[in-house]
Amino acid sequence: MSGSRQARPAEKPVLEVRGLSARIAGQEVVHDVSFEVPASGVTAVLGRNGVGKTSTLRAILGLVERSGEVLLDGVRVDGERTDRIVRRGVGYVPEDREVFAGLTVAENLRLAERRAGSGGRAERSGTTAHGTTAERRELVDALFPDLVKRAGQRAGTLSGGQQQMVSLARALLNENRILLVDEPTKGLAPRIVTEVAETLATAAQTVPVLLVEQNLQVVERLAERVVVIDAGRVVHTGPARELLDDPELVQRLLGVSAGETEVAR
Ligand SMILES: Nc1ncnc2c1ncn2[C@@H]1O[C@H](COP(=O)(O)OP(=O)(O)OP(=O)(O)O)[C@@H](O)[C@H]1O
Repeated sequence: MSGSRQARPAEKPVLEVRGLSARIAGQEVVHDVSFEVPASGVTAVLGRNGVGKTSTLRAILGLVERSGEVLLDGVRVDGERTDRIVRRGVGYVPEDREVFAGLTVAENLRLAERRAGSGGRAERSGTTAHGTTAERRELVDALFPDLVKRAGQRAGTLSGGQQQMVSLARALLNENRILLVDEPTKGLAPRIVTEVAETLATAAQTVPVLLVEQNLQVVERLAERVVVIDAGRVVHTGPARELLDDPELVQRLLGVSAGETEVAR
């Protein structure tokens, strides 16, 4: 078919981060970080505990004090407020899931939908590169049948894995140019980790994902590319395969020995 991946114009990165630094409580925790996220697939951000992965995502969103450049589809957004960046199509699934515990699953999802017309150009026309609002809802229902069944259940009574699904579903209900997903498998049982990874793999076919992930099996399943951070700096970027096939490099960059699959959380 003419619409194959190769036929697309040369992929421009959806997100470019150039010389990004972030400060928290007066201390610089991300130093001069630069990397690109291609317009398809999953790019994983890896690194030991506390090296600045979450802060990098938060700096991209303008949630922490930052300097440097962030470009979305080639347009600088680092001077913009977080709400504006989000409306341009940067979806965020934070580490702590942030569901509204007292609301039902259906209410959580309804609240998350950015109103058509309040968003970017494509959103105003009602149809986007990732479908209409109705098509996105259909995708979410297909991806999360368990949430459809539990529509009336209060989100606070869901398991960790189910709450993660609510959080992902909320992000997928909106038109996004990119999803920033922070440690979606943290604290989940192995079987649920696999389930979340499979769901993300399907979601990533519709939207590029920048994923912070400590489980290297999940990285192997999902990511084409990796960005490794150490002490707030990028120390390695490249194909995921290249890193994962090199136990010595994995040990040196992530402190993970042969046979282990988790970077220290
Ligand atoms: N609210 C805060 N107040 C003070 N220091 C903070 C705060 N949030 C993060 N930091 C510090 O910033 C640094 C980077 O933290 P960050 O959470 O970005 O790392 P991380 O790589 O995502 O870690 P983890 O893998 O443990 O989630 C750490 O040294 C952390 O202690």
